Amino acid sequence: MDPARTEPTNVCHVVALPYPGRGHINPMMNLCKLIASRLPEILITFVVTEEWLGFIGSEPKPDNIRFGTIPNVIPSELGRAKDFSGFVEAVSTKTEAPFEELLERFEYQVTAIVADTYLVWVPGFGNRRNIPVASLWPMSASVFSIFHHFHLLEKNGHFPVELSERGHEIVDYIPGLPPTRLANLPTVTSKQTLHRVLESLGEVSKAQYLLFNSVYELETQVIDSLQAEFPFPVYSIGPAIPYFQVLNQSTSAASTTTSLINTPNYYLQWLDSQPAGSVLYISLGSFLSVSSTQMDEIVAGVKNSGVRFLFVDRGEYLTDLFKDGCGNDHDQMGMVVPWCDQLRVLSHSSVGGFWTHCGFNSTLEALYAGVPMLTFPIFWDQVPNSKQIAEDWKVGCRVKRETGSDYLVSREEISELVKRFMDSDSDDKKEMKKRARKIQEFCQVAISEGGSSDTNLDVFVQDIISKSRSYKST
Ligand SMILES: O=c1ccn([C@@H]2O[C@H](COP(=O)(O)OP(=O)(O)O[C@H]3O[C@H](CO)[C@@H](O)[C@H](O)[C@H]3O)[C@@H](O)[C@H]2O)c(=O)[nH]1
Repeated sequence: MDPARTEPTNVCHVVALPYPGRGHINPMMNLCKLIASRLPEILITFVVTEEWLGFIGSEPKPDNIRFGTIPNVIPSELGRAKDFSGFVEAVSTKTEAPFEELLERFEYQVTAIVADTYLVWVPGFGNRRNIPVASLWPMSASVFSIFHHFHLLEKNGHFPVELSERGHEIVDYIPGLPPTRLANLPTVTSKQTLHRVLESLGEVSKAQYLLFNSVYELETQVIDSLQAEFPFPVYSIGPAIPYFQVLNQSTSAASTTTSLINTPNYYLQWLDSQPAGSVLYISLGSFLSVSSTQMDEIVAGVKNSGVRFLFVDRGEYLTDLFKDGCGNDHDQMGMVVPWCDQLRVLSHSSVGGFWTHCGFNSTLEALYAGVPMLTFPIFWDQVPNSKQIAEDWKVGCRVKRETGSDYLVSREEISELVKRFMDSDSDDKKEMKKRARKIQEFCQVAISEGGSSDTNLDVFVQDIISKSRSYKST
């Protein structure tokens, strides 16, 4: 059954197609929840692989969002970071056919597709099927602009370059972007991946909307300049983070038992018993890691600093790295968890800083929570995100003085930096905290009634509804 030829119905049926990675699935699901809450009669089919359904199938979601699955035609999420370019390649080439088969089985005609920009084939597919496509870019608008204008880097002899020699050179010709050192542009580790990403951005011109998981007030010039280039609406709708789920900032009552590990949300209870602003939250996102030598330095540096910490170890570093002076009891200086409810942690009053790899979701979550950041980018967009955090928004400082994965930051440097960064009496920290509150306000205003993201979402949703009505009248 060809959906383009299906009998029109008035069901507004949106299909969401995230790129299969936590940093992409989370903002897509949050966007869907925001749309669903504005339009209870909408039906959203959220399409993931069977493996990803296993990861997220039991997470709470409204009834009008349902899952659709395609078989596991791509490499497993577990170990994805080991062959990043192979993974990107498989997603680009192997997901269209099973999606097309799935589409044939849908009960309702598809009103619109919201797809991650990385899914290169979707805009062309939408055009062939006469289905409007909204391309969701889950990174910053600035990073979109850099890739969108990548030809300018080549034209100016700024790609490819040896960053160790020319990283200090300034790029001042990307529309909307403030002058930026070459070393602060996204790191490109694979030409094949770069090629795929540039190809995906090239396909955006075939879409009907471009959605940014960003806040207009944070990237005004770059968003305006992109809107001037595209003939269709460019909407910033961020931060698409689960702010609607963070109702209570602390747990109901701290446990009186000494061992918290078997208590639900035990880490929140531990946070409840820590002094305000005293805890450094440390997480490197959902799939990337640093070398074990670097991690040894981080662990030793943080412990030697004497600062309280909550560390997310997804399993690869082994928690016994922290075994002395750290555990799961109220009186311990630190706690190691395999995963946590990150936004809830960042919104907790005991958290005074975030050591982050600068994934864009983590960045947005920290901005929304008003938490200053210690930036430790690993690759790709995390490098320019770190620059925005430290230099443009001035809500954090860098751990690394130099870029490049080979550069090792020593335990002594880390210990000193962490101590200084977490000193709430220092002028630097006070200033950073003030700036963080200001940015937090921008984010909160953007999502509140009549704010930029709230208004953009309303307009986008109204447009989708009118498309489903126009199907009916044709
Ligand atoms: O214990 C944890 C750790 C992480 N998270 C969540 O996991 C997500 C991680 O996303 P992000 O911070 O963006 O990191 P990555 O998973 O590394 O994200 C990938 O996708 C992002 C968006 O495209 C890019 O900005 C990154 O560079 C890329 O690595 C966030 O929503 C976090 O809240 C948790 O909920 N609990």
